[in-house]
Amino acid sequence: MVAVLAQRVASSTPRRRLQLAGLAVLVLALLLAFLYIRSEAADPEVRNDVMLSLRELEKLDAEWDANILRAHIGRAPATPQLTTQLPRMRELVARLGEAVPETGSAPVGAAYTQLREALQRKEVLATQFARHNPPLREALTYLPPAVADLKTELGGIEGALAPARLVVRLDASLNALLSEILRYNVAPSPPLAARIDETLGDIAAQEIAFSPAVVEKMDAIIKAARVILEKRPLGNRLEAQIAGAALDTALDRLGREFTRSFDAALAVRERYRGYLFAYSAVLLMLLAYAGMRLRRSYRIIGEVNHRLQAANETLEQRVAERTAELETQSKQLERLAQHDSLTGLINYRQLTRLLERALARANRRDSVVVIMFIDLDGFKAVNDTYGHATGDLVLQMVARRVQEKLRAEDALARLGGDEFVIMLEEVASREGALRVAQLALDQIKSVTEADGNPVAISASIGISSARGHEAAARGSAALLAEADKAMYEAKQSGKGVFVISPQAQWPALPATPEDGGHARNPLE
Ligand SMILES: Nc1nc2c(ncn2[C@@H]2O[C@H](COP(=O)(O)OP(=O)(O)OP(=O)(O)O)[C@@H](O)[C@H]2O)c(=O)[nH]1
Repeated sequence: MVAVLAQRVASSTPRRRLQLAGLAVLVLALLLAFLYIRSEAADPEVRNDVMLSLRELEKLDAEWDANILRAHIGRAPATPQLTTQLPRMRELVARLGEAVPETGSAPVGAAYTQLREALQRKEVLATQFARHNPPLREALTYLPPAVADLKTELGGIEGALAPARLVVRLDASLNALLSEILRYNVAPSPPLAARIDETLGDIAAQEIAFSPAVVEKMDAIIKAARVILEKRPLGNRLEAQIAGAALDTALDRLGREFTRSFDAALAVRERYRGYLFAYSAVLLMLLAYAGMRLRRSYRIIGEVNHRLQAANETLEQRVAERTAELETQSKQLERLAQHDSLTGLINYRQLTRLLERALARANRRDSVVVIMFIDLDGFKAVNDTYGHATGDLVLQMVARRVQEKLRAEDALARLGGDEFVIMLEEVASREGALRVAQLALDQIKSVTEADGNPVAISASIGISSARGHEAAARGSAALLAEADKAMYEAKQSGKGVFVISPQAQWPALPATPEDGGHARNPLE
């Protein structure tokens, strides 16, 4: 079951997993709260309060019974205390009633109902008893001294005046009455009542023999005895009913039920405390497990981060290396795109680009740009005689030697084969430019040996030039075509010379003698 649950959790989405975790925490918290509440159970103060109330009720009930007993035997005060305990008893019973729902026990509820009903019953009976008891008490307290008093009187002058036989008989009747009344008071019964009635009749029959004062006393005694005769049975009945109300029994029962309920609640509380302890231990283990998992996760995350960082650094390094490589390759490609691989000179494409810029500058500054188209003479023979490699070497030597004689801002390009182009900017004079052409011729002719082989080459050079806005208007292609055409004429005229294009333009002012017409040319 747990394995299936764990599998389901593992295969669920992170959001679902979060929901399940929240639900689990909620269930655990609810269970904890439930166990905590059950382990609290009843408040011990309630138990103490109940027990104190019960003890006080028992005490008050005993006092009440004692007062009833005192009233029964005629020892009670003139106003007997037969209902004085009631207000406090009602209060205590009400307080017990408040504790009943807290126990949640049906037997406690039933015992409490029984107590309340017993108290009500006893209250009604005690009230009747209180109303009924005073004349009885009065008769009971009156009779014995009255009989004694009469007997004393009979022993005196009254006894001497009356016939002795009657005096003795009255004395005996009085003795019998007192004895019978006392017995009747304890245990009234119809035969005893009949006998007392007889005795009273006997006493009354003797009244004629005595003085009016004695007769009055005899009447009073007879009246008191009759009150006792009449009231005693009802009083005893009421007392029996009061005892039958069984308030003490109800109190006992309620005390037992309360104790049983509290003990049961205590046992439940102890049981749930045990559960709570065990559950807390399980929770602690869960927490420890979760903590371990969390620590493990953090460690794994740390390791992954570390590896990622290392991989990132490696990647960055590789990217940097690759970028540098690409930059180098790109520069090489750019160089290849702009340069001739054999001689290292710029190629046709780069030449035209530089020429366009030079023409634009010439337009702005009204300066002169010169193009010299060079085609080697006799180069094919080198190739044919010594091979292509030697021809290459010758081309490289030509390039280097001519380049050495040019200014940094001048350009030398190889167009392909044995064709080269010189571009001069800011040319100050025609003569200066021609001297550059002558120098180039001389440099080329100076290549007389290559790879240990004798070489005889020269060059035909066609020269074109343009000035100012005219230069920009004609453009690079026209300038190159004019120079090419002039070179062709140089070839036609016998090679080894330079020819100036008829369209060539030169600086407006003649060059000063100091600068020789090509003031900024290092070749001068
Ligand atoms: N070694 C070498 N030879 C090349 C290269 N490019 C072209 N050539 C050769 O250069 C020669 C050029 O021919 P030409 O200009 O007719 O030869 P030339 O002897 O100078 O003749 P003219 O120009 O008429 O004076 C050809 O034989 C091409 O094969 C190269 O890169 N290296």
